[in-house]
Amino acid sequence: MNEYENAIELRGVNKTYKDFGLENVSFIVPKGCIMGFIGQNGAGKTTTIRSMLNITKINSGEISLLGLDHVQNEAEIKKRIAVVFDDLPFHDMFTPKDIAKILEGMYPEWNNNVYSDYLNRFELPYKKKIGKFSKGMKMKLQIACALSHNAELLIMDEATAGLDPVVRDEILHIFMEYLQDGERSILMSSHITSDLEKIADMVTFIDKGRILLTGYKDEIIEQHGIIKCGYDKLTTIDSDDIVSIRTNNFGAEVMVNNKEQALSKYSDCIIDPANIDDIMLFYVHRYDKEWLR
Ligand SMILES: Nc1ncnc2c1ncn2[C@@H]1O[C@H](COP(=O)(O)OP(=O)(O)OP(=O)(O)O)[C@@H](O)[C@H]1O
Repeated sequence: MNEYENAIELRGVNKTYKDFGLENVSFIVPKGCIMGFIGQNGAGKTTTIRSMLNITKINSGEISLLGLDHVQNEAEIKKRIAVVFDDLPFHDMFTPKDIAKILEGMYPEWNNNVYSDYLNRFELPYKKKIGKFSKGMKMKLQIACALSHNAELLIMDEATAGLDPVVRDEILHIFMEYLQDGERSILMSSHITSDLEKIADMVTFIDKGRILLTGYKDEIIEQHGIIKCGYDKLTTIDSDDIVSIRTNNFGAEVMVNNKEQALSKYSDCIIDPANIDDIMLFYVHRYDKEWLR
């Protein structure tokens, strides 16, 4: 098997639809990392994921998965990765048992023992038609399939969206277990930022087809802060230091992306920490920065 440093690499990816486009999308997922891929509805998460899998043909740019070109090595890549979309790609008449037979033929490393362990763990019946499964059961079944062929990379599009908080928590725990040897990697799109805040090592924010931020989660959180101040103070803050501003009756909240510097430059202001949700909201809405001009 080939050596590789990054499980996923996208460089300058462009894809144009009539009313939407991915513009110069670039980011990497180093081997061993969980990347949270965050964006609002319609931001371009699924289009990016479909492009990686060559389901959507890109107009330009480069994509490699497991160090291999995503078009030239598509067949090999697909044996070594697992993908979970938000709907089950099997006919309603099939049972988990039928699905195991199909996947056994597709994946060289399929393991029936691992699969039945996950079915037990998720309390999924082996012989019930999946048409009778709830949305959460279908999602758990997809995850069981994804984890049962020793995939080096899991790509998941809103995989935890249909699950209740208890099951979500259990699944996040299973993902962390799955990554323990440092040889496997996960890209997980979600708008449930609390899930990503819990488990992601890295985050990538996408909005309107463009990457706003990508990097290690802790560094991104550390770099950002929210200055709380009155309107009088607001005009003294350098516009270059500001990501965006949210105003209210009492004053303003100003997101800065160099908290360390802001702490010394605006030492008379309170600077609160920002979480992933705050960062996404301030970047996406770009609240009122024009207000200063
Ligand atoms: N085949 C297509 N033809 C034309 N436009 C498309 C096609 N597929 C997706 N789009 C458009 O691309 C945009 C981004 O959609 P995408 O599904 O990638 O967003 P998303 O971030 O995954 O959103 P969500 O969180 O709602 O799933 C949308 O405006 C959508 O209408």
